[in-house]
Amino acid sequence: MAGQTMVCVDDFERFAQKHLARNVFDYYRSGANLEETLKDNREAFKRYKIRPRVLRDVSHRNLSTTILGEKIDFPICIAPTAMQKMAHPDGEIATAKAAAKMKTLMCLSSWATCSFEEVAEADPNGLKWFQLYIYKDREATAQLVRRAEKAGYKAIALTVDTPILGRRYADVRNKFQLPPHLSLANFDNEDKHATGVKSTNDSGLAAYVASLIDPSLNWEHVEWLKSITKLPIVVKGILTAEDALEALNHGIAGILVSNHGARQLDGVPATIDVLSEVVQAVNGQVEVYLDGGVRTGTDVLKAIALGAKCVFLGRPALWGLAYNGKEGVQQVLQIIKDEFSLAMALSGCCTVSDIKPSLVSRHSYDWCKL
Ligand SMILES: Cc1cc2nc3c(=O)[nH]c(=O)nc-3n(C[C@H](O)[C@H](O)[C@H](O)COP(=O)(O)O)c2cc1C
Ligand SMILES: CCCCCCC(=O)C(=O)O
Repeated sequence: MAGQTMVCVDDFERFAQKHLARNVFDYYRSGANLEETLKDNREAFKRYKIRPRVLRDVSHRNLSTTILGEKIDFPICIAPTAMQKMAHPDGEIATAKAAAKMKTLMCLSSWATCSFEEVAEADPNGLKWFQLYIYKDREATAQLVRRAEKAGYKAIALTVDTPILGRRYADVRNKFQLPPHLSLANFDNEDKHATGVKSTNDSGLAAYVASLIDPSLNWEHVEWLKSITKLPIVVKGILTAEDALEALNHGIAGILVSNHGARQLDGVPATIDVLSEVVQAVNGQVEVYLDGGVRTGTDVLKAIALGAKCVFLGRPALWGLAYNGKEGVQQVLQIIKDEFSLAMALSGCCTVSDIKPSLVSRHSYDWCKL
């Protein structure tokens, strides 16, 4: 770990590949099926070109913004990713501390290996959301929401793209299971919800999801969720204007354009390619965010220009965690923040609101190959 100069997010991924157990790295890295969408989440950013403005005096820049009314120092947040103690023994506590130190938001997964309360106590001033999966056991689900509220989480991100688990070949080949010394910490120790990701002849995740997660997930669940919490609800996993409008009809507070890091339905578009469609449909009524393939400051600039209020990082935080726990996550955030600041300067933007749609243009795939 120490001694290497880490320059960009890919350096952290290479480190993780070398140092994490194979089945853990594979689980974190993989996408669904042939990983067409996984590749495209990255490739698509290259199809957007920046149209920089010059002679704008960029000597002072302010990267800060707000998310659901809360101030953050820069528009880059941490997406929920499951089972972070496989990357580092401090797990989600380290990620939360890093996000708080950098004055940005972390979203905690339903499948965290540290509990709500531990994560909230790690840095009580840190801004946190809770990501929810709807379990067949409705009372167990409601209990998660109540604990998140009590522990001070500011919103619920309801993941809507996962009624059934996508097919991830590596996890099937590795017969993925959560190492036995770990459990899903938001459930009681002996509870099947805590310990269910175990060895089967297939992916242990797929078996867990099939037995415990509600595959009937639909808009009535959103209504039910609204009936049990006063927290704002963000729907995570919207890719079309139609579903964005449906979400507005159900009174949600925000939309996270996401294809789950390309881990669910292979063949869906890259998120950056559908962002404008969703932003136009929503027409400013609620905030729209994006995740999927964001690895550099120019990716952030492009997403903001196309209408995202903030972006979220999934795998990059895991690579930082694997590198050096809290410090590693902080380093990853700092690198992308600095790249974003540089991209703002070199494109003539001093504030986040200066980043307008006219700052990017989309080029065809053929053009990109030239
Ligand atoms: C290893 C891993 C675990 C994930 N776990 C969750 C999860 O528990 N809940 C969820 O809503 N999304 C989960 N996601 C999806 C992320 O929240 C996010 O949508 C995605 O990682 C963004 O893409 P990126 O990794 O390219 O940044 C997970 C993604 C990865 C890579
Ligand atoms: C209901 C699906 C649970 C998947 C949990 C982890 C995850 O989101 C991922 O691996 O991706």
